[in-house]
Amino acid sequence: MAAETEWAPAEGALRETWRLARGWYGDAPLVAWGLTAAAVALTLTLLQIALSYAFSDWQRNAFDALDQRDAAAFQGQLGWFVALTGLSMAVAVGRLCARQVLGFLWRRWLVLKLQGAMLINHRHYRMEMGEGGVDNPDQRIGENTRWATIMTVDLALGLLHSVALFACFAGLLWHLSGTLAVTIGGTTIGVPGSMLLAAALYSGLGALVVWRVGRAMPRIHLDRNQAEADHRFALLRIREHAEGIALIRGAADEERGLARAYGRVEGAMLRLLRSERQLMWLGAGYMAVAGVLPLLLGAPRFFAGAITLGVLMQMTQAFVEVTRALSWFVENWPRLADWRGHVVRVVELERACEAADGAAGQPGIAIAPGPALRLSGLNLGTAGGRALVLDAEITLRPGERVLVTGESGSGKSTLFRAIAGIWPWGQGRIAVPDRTATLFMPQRPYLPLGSLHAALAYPAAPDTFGQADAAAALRRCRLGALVPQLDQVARWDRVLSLGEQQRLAFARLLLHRPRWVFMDEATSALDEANQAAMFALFEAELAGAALLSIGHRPGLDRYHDRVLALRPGPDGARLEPVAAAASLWPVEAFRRGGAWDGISAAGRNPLNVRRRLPSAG
Ligand SMILES: Nc1ncnc2c1ncn2[C@@H]1O[C@H](COP(=O)(O)OP(=O)(O)OP(=O)(O)O)[C@@H](O)[C@H]1O
Repeated sequence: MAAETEWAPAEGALRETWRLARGWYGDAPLVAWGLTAAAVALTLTLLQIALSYAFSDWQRNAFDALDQRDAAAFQGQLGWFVALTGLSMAVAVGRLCARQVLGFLWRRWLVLKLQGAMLINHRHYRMEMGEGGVDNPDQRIGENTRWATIMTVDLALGLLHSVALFACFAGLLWHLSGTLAVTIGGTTIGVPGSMLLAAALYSGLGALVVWRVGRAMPRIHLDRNQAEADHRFALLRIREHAEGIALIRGAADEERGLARAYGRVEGAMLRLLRSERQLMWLGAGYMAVAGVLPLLLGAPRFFAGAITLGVLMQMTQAFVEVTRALSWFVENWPRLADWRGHVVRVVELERACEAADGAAGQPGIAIAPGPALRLSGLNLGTAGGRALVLDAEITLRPGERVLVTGESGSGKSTLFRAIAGIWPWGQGRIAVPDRTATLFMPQRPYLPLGSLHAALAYPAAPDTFGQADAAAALRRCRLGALVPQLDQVARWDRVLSLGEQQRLAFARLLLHRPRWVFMDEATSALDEANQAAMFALFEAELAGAALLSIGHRPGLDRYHDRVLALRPGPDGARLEPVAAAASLWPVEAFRRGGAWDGISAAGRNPLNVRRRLPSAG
């Protein structure tokens, strides 16, 4: 459980809120400033002030009419009341409308901006992989933005309304207070505006007490937010890994994990509820006393005949309004605490997105366009600083096929990620060929939600490729049975076996026809015959495409011109050219040696395995 800390300086929260708002005011100044002006105008209109005054006068006249038992005058006041109420309702709805549109459009801008900021430069991936990422970005964008924007608008306009209310009633209360004669040590002095002074003192005292009692609330709201997001994430993980959990019979453990996650939500909620109850005691007593205090303070003047009942009631109403205006902080403290939690989480995400690009000025991996793939002096490490790959050098020319092997954990996939430009932790240079003619194939292909046709065309739009081409590509990759389902929408990542998904990725390759292909164990789930059929594509439709593949499966070398191996060392793995037999698993080397199935080394150059072995097809 996080330690309870006090409310950070308001100035910090305001600066963070301004950080969220300023981009919008810069990006869409007409809409943003226009709406703000409309909302402020409706909050502070002269009409609003005039209405409040009119209500105040109405109250005075109505009570005076009652006091004088003047039924006709009282009925006249009722007519006024209906008119004033109608006008007041129209102003309230107009103000709500401006506030809603302001919050709605600001939130839309913020959500779209954060989504873009998270996806640009592969930041979403780096934030997941590296250190310094933030928890649950989905909740921050999906939920925290809602409250960070709408509550900011509500609170800011509420504050403005309080300022207007104060401006409206402070003068009236000052005027109605008269001068209070106070005798101290035999000397009598006149205190003007005593009721206004009493309202200010009362409100100040209330704010101080509320702050003392509720100062842990912002921290609790932050904890609650995080605990709720973690609980939801735990539920989501169970959905995503339903099969793995079911197969290993992990339901009981998952249930305990969920109970623990919800326990943290409950813990934060209980602390919050306790604080809210304490504040409710205070709040209820505070407003009750605010309604009676002016009567008690004004009663001596009323009994002395210095003021009428109407004046006393008007003074009471003015006192309540001034107190309410000055009590904005007291009334809104729980919401302020909640609001700050949402703002902090959104700003944290914004900062993490920026930080994901890496510290400026740090030597990193320089990626530049080139006619071929060329790695020069490439060192790779983890985000935490552990060295993985040292001084890697590879040149992959057009049409060439190179296999990179190496023992598990030696850094092969990290090399693949660095070439793809998504792994920033390292130094050195990478010259990459035209990215638009390049396709990367990870072990588990990404299949988006949608139709099979859309999964095939991804990342291009589904209509980029015709139905006939998509069907032909499926058939070529031994997935003809799926052709009738091309338009079917399903969770294809769950419906298809991993081997089928890998063949789907090859069908995708056939549609996109890249000139540069990078694979990371992209055939690991295929049987020999299917693997051979997939690599045969590079002898037919994809002839001329360069291929850099990663894998340590026996027999892969026969589809490549050269084999490189990552050999682990104390400072990281080094990339070295190897003879074909040395790149294979012992059993395969044994087989290739001729002792097993009679396949003997046919070529002279031990590094050129593709020429030496017959291509599978
Ligand atoms: N985000 C990360 N944070 C910390 N360590 C990481 C991260 N990603 C990878 N590693 C570590 O880097 C090392 C190399 O990982 P990599 O996935 O590149 O290995 P590999 O050679 O592809 O292994 P395999 O053949 O088993 O797939 C591993 O020890 C792994 O634990």
